[in-house]
Amino acid sequence: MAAARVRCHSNAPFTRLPQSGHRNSPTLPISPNRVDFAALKSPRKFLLSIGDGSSCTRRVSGSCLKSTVRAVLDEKKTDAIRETEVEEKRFTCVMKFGGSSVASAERMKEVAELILTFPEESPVIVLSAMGKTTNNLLLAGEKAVSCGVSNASEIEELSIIKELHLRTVKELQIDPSVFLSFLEELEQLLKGIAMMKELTLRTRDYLVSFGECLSTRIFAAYLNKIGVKARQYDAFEIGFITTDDFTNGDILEATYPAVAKRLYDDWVDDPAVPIVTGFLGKGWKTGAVTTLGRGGSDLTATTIGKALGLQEIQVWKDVDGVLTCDPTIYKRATPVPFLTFDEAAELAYFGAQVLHPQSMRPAREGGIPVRVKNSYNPKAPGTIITKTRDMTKTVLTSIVLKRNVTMLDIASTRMLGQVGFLAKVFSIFEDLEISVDVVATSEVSLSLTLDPSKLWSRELIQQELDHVVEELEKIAVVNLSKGRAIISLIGNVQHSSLILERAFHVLWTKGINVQMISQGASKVNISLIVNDDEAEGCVEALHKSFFESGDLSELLIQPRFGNGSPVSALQVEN
Ligand SMILES: Nc1ncnc2c1ncn2[C@@H]1O[C@H](COP(=O)(O)OP(=O)(O)O)[C@@H](O)[C@H]1O
Ligand SMILES: N[C@@H](CC(=O)OP(=O)(O)O)C(=O)O
Repeated sequence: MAAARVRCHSNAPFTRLPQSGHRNSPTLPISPNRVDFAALKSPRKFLLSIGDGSSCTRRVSGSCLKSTVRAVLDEKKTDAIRETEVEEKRFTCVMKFGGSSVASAERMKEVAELILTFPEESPVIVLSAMGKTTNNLLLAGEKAVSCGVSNASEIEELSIIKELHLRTVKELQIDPSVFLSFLEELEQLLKGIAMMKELTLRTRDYLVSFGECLSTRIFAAYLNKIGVKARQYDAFEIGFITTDDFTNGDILEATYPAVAKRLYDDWVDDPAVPIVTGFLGKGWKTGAVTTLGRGGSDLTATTIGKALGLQEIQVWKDVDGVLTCDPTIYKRATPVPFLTFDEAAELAYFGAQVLHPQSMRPAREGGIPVRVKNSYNPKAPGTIITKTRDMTKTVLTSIVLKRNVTMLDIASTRMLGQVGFLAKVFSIFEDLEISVDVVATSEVSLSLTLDPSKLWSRELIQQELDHVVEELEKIAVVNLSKGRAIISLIGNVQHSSLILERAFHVLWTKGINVQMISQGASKVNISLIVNDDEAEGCVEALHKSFFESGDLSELLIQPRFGNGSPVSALQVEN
């Protein structure tokens, strides 16, 4: 028998088609009898090149390799065979692109180019819906409830969605047929909502899923068109299993092995860049489409990162990383180069829209760094989020604002020493499934804020609040104040005295009364409650003082009191 040759081979999907799937790398003469079959892992794929120039690809496990090579030799009646191992190139990273990154055909082209600038990477791509599509779908659904079946086709937001996607498909010059059927289905769904005159949370999730289902199909078709082999996936079809909490599904553990198996098996079978819908899952009991909460594509990306044990998770946004505050509140916000998972989670939970509140969990569990980058400005270094970082010189990292918060002051009707008072109060919140954000307690009274995102619609807010107060008044005197805001100071709480000293000086200078203060157990967050209408001014003043008036870390080695007291040196710009 003639010698077979093993050729080292890289099958990176970034190599543009029409490459036949392999490069002409040097060949090593080797007899099939001398292949170390035991060392081969199952299943692998080999390209068998026959001496006459033809070739065939077979997926074989290590143990079948020998017989497959022999069978090919017999079949082809040739003794000149070269066996090329298709190298198992593992996925290296996940890249998530948010709605603003894929808002138009132009943006999709730029994202494709951006992906191609990393030829050394084998990424899994996660996409959100295009631009404002999710909001438009929700608005369309709400209008459908009351517009009547005959008017459902005329809903303005439906026209906006159709127009955007059809224009994008046209500009990218891809076949529109598959998208047309999706848009028709969407119209049918809106008619169904109009007929039923109701939009349940389950239907709402199904409705918004059209956004990600469309964007990923369009982008995958475009990549294939430009010669980058890509495969579209609906997350709810590949193992993203969630609780059945529609609009706010929680990823279940079974997701990780299922997603890893599906993506990896397909890759081994036929390598192609996976393009996965962000934000979506499948309820484990109902089997219906669920969503992971607004901004949930970040969580899709970190879940895939953990499932595949990737080297890095990248989330591409429209800002130069996580910034010192929301740039829409104060435009002189600057990027924060390093964050810990704890800081990022706290920042997200307390309202920084830049990251989904739950998204850090899989990354932290998998110990996978998360990089936040700007798709409009890829050269900017962005923010890298890791388990630990050098905090010795860190005082404050970022200032976060959460608006529209309701505050409750609850004082026990009994005087001192009432055992179990706090437990009773919290059991009421548990029974009513209302989430509490910030708490400050004493033995017989407490103040707390309620998470506004848990109170879905206007009508429900009032009903739920009335119910809470009614229940609490059985054991306490309750004072409810609406229109509050939480300002969270994310940083190194080891230096809490310095942070508080400075923050209170700033707020005192502005004549602001802080209504409640709480230092989180996470050791990275101090929260202050102020009136909503004063909050933006507070963030701006705090930002100027903490980030624009010299290096705060220098104060860490100065004497705290006497002539050198940092307070005496503070300046607040108004
Ligand atoms: N601390 C912060 N740093 C950066 N961006 C922030 C911050 N707080 C709020 N944002 C807002 O988050 C937006 C980016 O998040 P998002 O819109 O969810 O991105 P995408 O849709 O691209 O995933 C920014 O445009 C910015 O307005
Ligand atoms: N499209 C969904 C999910 C998402 O993550 O979007 P984005 O990445 O644009 O925040 C939303 O608007 O909530």
